[in-house]
Amino acid sequence: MSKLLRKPEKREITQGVTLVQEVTAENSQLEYVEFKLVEIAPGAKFSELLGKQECCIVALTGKINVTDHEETFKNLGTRESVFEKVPTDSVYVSNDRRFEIEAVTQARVALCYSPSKKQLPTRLIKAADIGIENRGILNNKRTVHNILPDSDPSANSLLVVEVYTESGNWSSYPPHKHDRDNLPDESFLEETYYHEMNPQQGFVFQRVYTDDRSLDETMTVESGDVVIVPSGYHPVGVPDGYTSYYLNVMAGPTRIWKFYNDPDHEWIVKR
Ligand SMILES: O=C[C@H](O)[C@@H](O)[C@H](O)CC(=O)O
Repeated sequence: MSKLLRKPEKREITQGVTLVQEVTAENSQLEYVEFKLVEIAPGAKFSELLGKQECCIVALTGKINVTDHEETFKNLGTRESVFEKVPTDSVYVSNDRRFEIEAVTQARVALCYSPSKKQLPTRLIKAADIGIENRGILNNKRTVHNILPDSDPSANSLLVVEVYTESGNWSSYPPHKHDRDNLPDESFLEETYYHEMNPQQGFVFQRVYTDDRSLDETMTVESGDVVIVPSGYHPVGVPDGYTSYYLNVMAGPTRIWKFYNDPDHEWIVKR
């Protein structure tokens, strides 16, 4: 199995808190992006003290309370399934801060991390304020919820978006990459994809490949999987009948999302 593909591994870390996915600098080749997916039972709590990292806490499903021990945000979350396709609430917490998440209902929470040295204010990112973007034409249409885009100055290095791709469509397509620190033409951003499918038994194909094909992995990705994108183009194809969801975490030396399309497939956008 590709080293870029992480299957879910459920492990109870404290009472009522199950760690499902954990991508760290220690267990991956990433240097900027880290990611956790936790499932929290009603009344259970997950707390963490951040070092020189910032974190975007995304209430994927269910209701949660979040505090940084100065401010408390209650009943965050807008959906029981990501496939309700409505934006959800998130909380940005900066470096050297502590936070605690308490599940009000059974909750699935994404924790998105990246480097941060200059402590910024904790911020509630309300579902109602999330920008929704319809991208693509023909069979590469997708809908993007911009949770923490580079246009939002709330974070130091972190970028977070969620993407819906319908039956028979492609996203992150035409294939693009952002693996060179070469602004204004391209930014260097590592990336993770947390995937879910509807119906749940579905799968998508995701390819991660470089121009010289020194990296060229094509993966069958299922619900709950994480794909790690250290470099290269990273398109996703969705089979007929299924809807794809993924949450992207991106970070690098400069907090700008400037991608570069594979020249072989640039013609796709010119139809
Ligand atoms: O680089 C960003 C990620 O690949 C996705 O967020 C992608 O941009 C989504 C899309 O445009 O299809």
